[in-house]
Amino acid sequence: MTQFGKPISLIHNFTTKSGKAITLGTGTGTKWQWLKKGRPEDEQHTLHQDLVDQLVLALENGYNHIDTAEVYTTHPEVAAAVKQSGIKREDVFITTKYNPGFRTFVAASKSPTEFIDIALKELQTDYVDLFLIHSPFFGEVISHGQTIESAWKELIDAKKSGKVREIGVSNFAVPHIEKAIKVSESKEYQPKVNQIEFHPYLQNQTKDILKFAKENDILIEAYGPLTPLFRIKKDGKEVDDHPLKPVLAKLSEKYGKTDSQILLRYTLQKGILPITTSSKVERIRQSLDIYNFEISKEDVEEIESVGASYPFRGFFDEEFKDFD
Ligand SMILES: NC(=O)C1=CN([C@@H]2O[C@H](COP(=O)(O)OP(=O)(O)OC[C@H]3O[C@@H](n4cnc5c(N)ncnc54)[C@H](OP(=O)(O)O)[C@@H]3O)[C@@H](O)[C@H]2O)C=CC1
Ligand SMILES: O=C1Nc2ccccc2C1=O
Repeated sequence: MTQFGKPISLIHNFTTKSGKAITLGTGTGTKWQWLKKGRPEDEQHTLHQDLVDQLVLALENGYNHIDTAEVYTTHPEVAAAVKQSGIKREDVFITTKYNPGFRTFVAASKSPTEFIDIALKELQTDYVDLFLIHSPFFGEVISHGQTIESAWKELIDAKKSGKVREIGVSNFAVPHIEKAIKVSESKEYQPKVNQIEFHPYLQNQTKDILKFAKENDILIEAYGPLTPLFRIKKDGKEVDDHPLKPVLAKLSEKYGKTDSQILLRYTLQKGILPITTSSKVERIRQSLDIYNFEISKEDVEEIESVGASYPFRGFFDEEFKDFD
């Protein structure tokens, strides 16, 4: 199957330690992080069994890529799920993220170096596959005076030590990535991934970010890829009649796929790796069943032009207010 001539499997060359190409990622943030934080203090450290079960379901149904983060407090669930699934650690790709400290979140570890040691213990492993800085929004106090440059140097050290296999960033705009690149001693130590919000209603989280990523061999991972299906709000109110709805309905019918499969396949065809999640086995299976069809160039163009007519940002709207 091709992406207009290029095999879709070649949009990235990330593999598990055992050498298997990684699938879409399954997330442990969004609703899970709030559920955990909403618990009484004495229960906050007990496992969220629903999440463990959901991750096991995802692993059993073909996912080999799990996304977690310091702020989600979901490392223990990830560890339990990998163990319970019986799948070997080296066959699973685990991403975690250092919290630089910003409005919505709990205090960060003192430094990425301190964080990675805590993460390895909580994840019950001696390496993570991908280590990201969660955002460029460093709260001076919360993140103990760290900057993009100081944090990036520590990610480089973590890679050199073998505690992490690859390093990257999340929610970074071009000027932020340039700061990390500036303190990278060689291409090997530059950001390899930028995980950002991406869907037809937000085709560039920040100015020129897709173009820059392509030029610098940075894989874009998309969080919120299904946003048009359920997250659209205007003036604080949920909106159900946005312009992509009829387009997705038409394309679902044409390709014999669900609207979520159309959105995930569209994301892949843009050369972007989706991070998605579902608690429902049918949806988990459907989300991986997107390699046996191709959305035509004209239909991709329609998704994009209709999407661009209705800009919507689901995450970090405050922080990105001053960006164009
Ligand atoms: N780096 C960052 O700053 C961020 C990272 N993330 C990461 O990305 C992960 C995924 O993000 P998220 O926004 O949840 O991803 P998605 O856009 O894929 O949304 C997932 C949600 O969609 C629902 N869903 C799945 N299929 C359908 C369908 N066919 N119709 C309607 N709803 C559907 C699921 O509900 P159900 O269970 O009912 O199927 C689930 O709640 C997070 O868990 C986190 O790991 C997320 C946000 C920010
Ligand atoms: O998973 C996430 N859900 C979020 C909601 C708001 C800001 C960041 C995030 C995440 O990383």
